[in-house]
Amino acid sequence: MANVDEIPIIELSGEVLGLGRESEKWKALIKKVREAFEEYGCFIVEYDKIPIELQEELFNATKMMFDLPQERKHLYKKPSHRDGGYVVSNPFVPLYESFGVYGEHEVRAFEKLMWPEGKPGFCEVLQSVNTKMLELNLLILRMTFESFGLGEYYQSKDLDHNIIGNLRAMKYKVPKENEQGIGLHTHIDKTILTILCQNSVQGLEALSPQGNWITLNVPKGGLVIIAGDAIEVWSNGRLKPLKHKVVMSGDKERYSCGFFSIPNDGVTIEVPQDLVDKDHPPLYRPFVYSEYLLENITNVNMDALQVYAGI
Ligand SMILES: O=C(O)CCC(=O)C(=O)O
Ligand SMILES: [Fe+2]
Repeated sequence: MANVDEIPIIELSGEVLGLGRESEKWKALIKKVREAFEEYGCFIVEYDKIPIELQEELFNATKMMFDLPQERKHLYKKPSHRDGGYVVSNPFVPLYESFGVYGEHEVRAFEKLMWPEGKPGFCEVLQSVNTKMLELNLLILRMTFESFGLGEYYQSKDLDHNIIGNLRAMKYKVPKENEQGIGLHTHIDKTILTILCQNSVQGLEALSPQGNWITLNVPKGGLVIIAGDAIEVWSNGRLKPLKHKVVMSGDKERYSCGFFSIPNDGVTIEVPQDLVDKDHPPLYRPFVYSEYLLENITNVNMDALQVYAGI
């Protein structure tokens, strides 16, 4: 097991959003982001626009969701072909339980279904986190593209307006004495990027591209940024999606919340021409991401993308 301190921590203040693209600070930051993705497939950010207080409000809201009676939770069905709805623990992941809620409309519908009498403040917290997570996601994605000299490509595809995200709240029970601590098995995310926040209970483990399992020690308020498989296509294989899992130990429940970004329905993704030359042939054919998800959402094989769109 590698040293827990290895995963880089990058400080991002809201001020970064306004930095000039030619400023030394911006250039240094995008270099850090690129290097972290290359070496670890993930990194931690400290971001003042999603402060600890907002994260605490989020965890209070998600606790209320999980504390609902079981029959009520089951009323919340998967809303579309995408990941979502209420997922109850099962023999494959006995400690895990989650709610995936999409977009503004759905948060309101969710509140109505779970608390017909209303739950003051609930929607506002989820909306606020959703909006800020999307903003952070777009910032990091733009930094990643710019680190490859693809700032114009990012603009030309209008990615700021072609990406959506799903907020998922997760709870992991404490394993019983004779039970294994697996919270989530090793997987990669079928996302562009995943942003995770967690309560104080650690458990996330990452497999670095060099093949070392690293136990993350996320500082309070820190957000974990994980490369999903769309990043591999857009970087023509220079960046890899992170293999990761959750392992539970100790005697406290773990709560985490993830923002999972994907291209909008119908958007085609492709290898940028600037990353293709005779030493780097294109590794993927262009494809509509939502169609890939439609066919593969329940596919747990880690070569799903390769099989679907690999050349
Ligand atoms: O709970 C976590 O920290 C990780 C969750 C995760 O990897 C996932 O939902 O894809
Ligand atoms: Fe994941």
